[in-house]
Amino acid sequence: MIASVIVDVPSRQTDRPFDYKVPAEMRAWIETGSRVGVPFGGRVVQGFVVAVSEQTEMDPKRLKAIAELLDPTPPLRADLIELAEWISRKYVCTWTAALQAMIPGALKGKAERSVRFGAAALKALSPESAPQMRPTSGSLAAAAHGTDDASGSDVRYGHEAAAAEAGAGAESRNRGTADTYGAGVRHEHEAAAAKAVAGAETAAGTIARASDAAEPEGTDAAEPGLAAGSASGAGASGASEAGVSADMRGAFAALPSELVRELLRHGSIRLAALQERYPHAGDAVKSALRQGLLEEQTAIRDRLSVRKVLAVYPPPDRPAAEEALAALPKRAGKQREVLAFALDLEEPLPLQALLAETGASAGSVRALADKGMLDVREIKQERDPYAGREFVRTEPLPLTPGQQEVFERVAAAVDAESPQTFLLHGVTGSGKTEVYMQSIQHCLEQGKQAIVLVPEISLTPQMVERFKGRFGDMVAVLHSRLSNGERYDEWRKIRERRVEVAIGARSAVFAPFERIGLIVIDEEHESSYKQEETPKYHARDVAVRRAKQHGAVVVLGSATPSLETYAAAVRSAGPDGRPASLLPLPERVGARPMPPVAVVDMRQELKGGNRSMFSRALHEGLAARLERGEQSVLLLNRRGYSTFVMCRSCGYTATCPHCDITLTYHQRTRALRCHYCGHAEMAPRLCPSCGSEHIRYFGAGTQRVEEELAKLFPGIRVIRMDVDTTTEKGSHEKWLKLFGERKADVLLGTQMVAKGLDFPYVTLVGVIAADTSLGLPDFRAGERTFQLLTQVAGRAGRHHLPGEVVVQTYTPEHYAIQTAQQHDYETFVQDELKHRRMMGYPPFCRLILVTMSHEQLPLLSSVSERFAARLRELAALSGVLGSVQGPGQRAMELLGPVASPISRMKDRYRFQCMIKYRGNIDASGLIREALASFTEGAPKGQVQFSVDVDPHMIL
Ligand SMILES: Nc1ncnc2c1ncn2[C@@H]1O[C@H](COP(=O)(O)OP(=O)(O)OP(=O)(O)O)[C@@H](O)[C@H]1O
Ligand SMILES: [Zn+2]
Ligand SMILES: [Zn+2]
Repeated sequence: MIASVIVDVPSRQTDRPFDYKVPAEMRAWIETGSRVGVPFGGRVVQGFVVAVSEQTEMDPKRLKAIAELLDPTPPLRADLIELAEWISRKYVCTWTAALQAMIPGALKGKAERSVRFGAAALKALSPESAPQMRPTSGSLAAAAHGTDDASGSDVRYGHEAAAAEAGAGAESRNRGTADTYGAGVRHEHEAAAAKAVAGAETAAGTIARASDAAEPEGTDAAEPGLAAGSASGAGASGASEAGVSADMRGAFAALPSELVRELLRHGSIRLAALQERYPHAGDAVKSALRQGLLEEQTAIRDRLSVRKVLAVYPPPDRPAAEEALAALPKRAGKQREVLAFALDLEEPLPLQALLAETGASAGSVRALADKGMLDVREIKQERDPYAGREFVRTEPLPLTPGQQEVFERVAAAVDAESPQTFLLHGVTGSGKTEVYMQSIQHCLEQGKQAIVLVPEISLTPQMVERFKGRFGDMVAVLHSRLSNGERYDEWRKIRERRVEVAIGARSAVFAPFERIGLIVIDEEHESSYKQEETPKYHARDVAVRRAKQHGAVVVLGSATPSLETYAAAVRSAGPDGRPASLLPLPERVGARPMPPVAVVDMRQELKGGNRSMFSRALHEGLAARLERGEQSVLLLNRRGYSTFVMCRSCGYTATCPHCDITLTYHQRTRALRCHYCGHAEMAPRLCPSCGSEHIRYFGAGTQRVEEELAKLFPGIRVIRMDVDTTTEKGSHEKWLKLFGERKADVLLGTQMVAKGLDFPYVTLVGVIAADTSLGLPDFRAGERTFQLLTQVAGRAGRHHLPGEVVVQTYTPEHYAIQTAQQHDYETFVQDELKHRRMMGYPPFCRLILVTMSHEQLPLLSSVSERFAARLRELAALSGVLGSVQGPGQRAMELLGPVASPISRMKDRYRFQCMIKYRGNIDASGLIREALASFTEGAPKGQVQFSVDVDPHMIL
């Protein structure tokens, strides 16, 4: 059997499957998706099996064998392996980069060095073992010896496996899998291993006692059955003391006995742990290594183990324990209580829980354990980040007619099992979440699983609460603030089918479910769905692809869909001419009105003598809320903060004459630059439009707003949510809970206060400065501003109390602000589309950004010119080179190379090319082809290329 493996070496040159032999005893275990350790370039590296077959194009004799299997159950599934390949093609990254993005951090193995008993030592442990103990495969000895071409299943635990097998009388097949796994396999042989260890410990003494006459080369190294004689328990006395030299004996005596015991029990110990726990044993270990008593090995280790906690076990010997209890002196009251409690235990109880129940101190437990009356050991424990949290159970609400229609269409599509993507375009407060939940319910009833993606889940605790409330333990939550271990536990719940719903940020799209029926992407327009690091995928596009694999439905929900999504949905005209995939929810639940939006021109405020950051309207609004005991949300839009120049008198901002993009201010050179085409000019001292001196960087911090509020409204209770106040884990939840309990009058914050909040007493929403996001050097600036204003406005008046919104701006005439004021998405889209068509931006074409970097400017400049020329040449050969705004269905053009907006980073200069294309063109493929001639055989210190397909940030 041959396995094709993608090795975890992130380079384009090795970005293809390599074939390996599958050792006989691994055959039943290896499948597509298995994680293995393989010899590669003189090391053992981690890899994923992407295919298995009986054939190879290589010379089978020259193939190396897989060194180890890392998980009893493959962490990935065949569909994810295929999806990773698709990602690597579309986003021009390596296959391994895509695979790595799919597994939790805890599984990202690192090659690690560890030590264990060497072959000679093992021989000494089981010399001339009984022939009936011979393992069937004959390979375990080789595995135990860790030879490079070992066909053993598990190099690390070879010794343990051998011992265990021998202990079990060679009757049970076991894998000797890493004990870092909670899975059942290790379980099976644990008992056997324990038996073996007991025997081996006795046998270990024989090394120490071994006579000087010992001959290390006495027996054939490959002779199987090592450890068998001794480990079987009966063997200790029968063990011959041959095979041990005096040096080895000395080396053994020098090892700390704790370490010996640990090695016998676990097979090996990581170098890092060894150094930490036995800091003084360095010389002893080194000499043991020299003597061959110990040997080093390289293996892939998982970054973390299943969390272990101390637990109290029911007393193994009940009558003895009862006797001991009776014998305990009266004054040892707490000890008596603990022991009595332990006698009632059916299963191990975490120590913490026992202490909490009995009120005893750890000292009392310790005293009992020391006397041998209590058994305290480590057990594996699952971390549940939501443990101890009560979620109010909710029942499905009767749907409004609008919701019902949407639900029925989604449910029918789920039943049809043919992949389909819907855009659920529902205004804020229209009850989208309820529709998601009932659609998921339907999906579960069909025996299928569902994934819910939310932007930055830690920012949307209310969403998690609602799903936990409806689906309880059926939900796994995967968010960025979980520790590696917590996320791993949640992920295992999915892998092991203990949950049916996964809710999380973008990477939850890779939740390893078997049968997906529905993928919901809430607030689909959010830019956090685009990953900014390699692989630079967009979760929306990946979701659509994954749904195709599963015959599943994708529901993209938003009050302000991205233009790309909206344009695609509108194009999908059904038989009646209505867009087939557009599901509108144009009204709020209960026909509550959208809140009126007042747009305040801050230029007028300045003219009128108001230099405060609050307009009179906002000031009055806040005062009225305080009086009535209602609440306000204040948004300080900090995106693009202080990077652009604006005139406070007339609202002028500097834009590029060629690109219609706001110019970015570079403090060092005092220049204004265009990120797209490289245009540069000096920053003006006076406003070119009105001559005013009030031209300056834009922005104010939340802290300043908070101070100002305290000054204007003494005693006002403000909750400030920004990066400074929310770094602590769980802090969002804490602030929002306080606000929900009406313990504050104002919730002040950055973007994070705009999303998904549903508080009945919020009746005023204020936007301190709407323009900051308009000033971004980004063709999506208008779209982002419209989205943000609409979202935050949607927080007001969602329940019985009517709401009101005040938007402060220096450019009230901007169409994004005008249309947001009217809650008029349609008009905004028409205006924005006109603009995009004129400038040649998405959705009229697609973009790919190629960034190149190097320490030397001249080299970078010439390489990037050559790259651009090569790509143009390839485009011309395919007959697609031309302006995307010109005639014809297919066109591809290339802008640049120009210096990147951040022109130097970590001492490397950066250049970029912007590729625009339209029509059915494999642009990613052309770029990959162009790149091939630059990376192959390039010398060290080569120019680095980074490709961003459908970029969201042009930096
Ligand atoms: N069918 C229904 N009957 C009664 N109340 C409902 C119904 N559907 C939703 N609601 C309530 O209406 C409010 C708004 O609904 P929800 O939060 O689901 O809207 P949304 O469209 O997801 O909002 P947003 O996009 O603004 O976050 C919630 O308090 C919700 O409980
Ligand atoms: Zn001006
Ligand atoms: Zn420009």
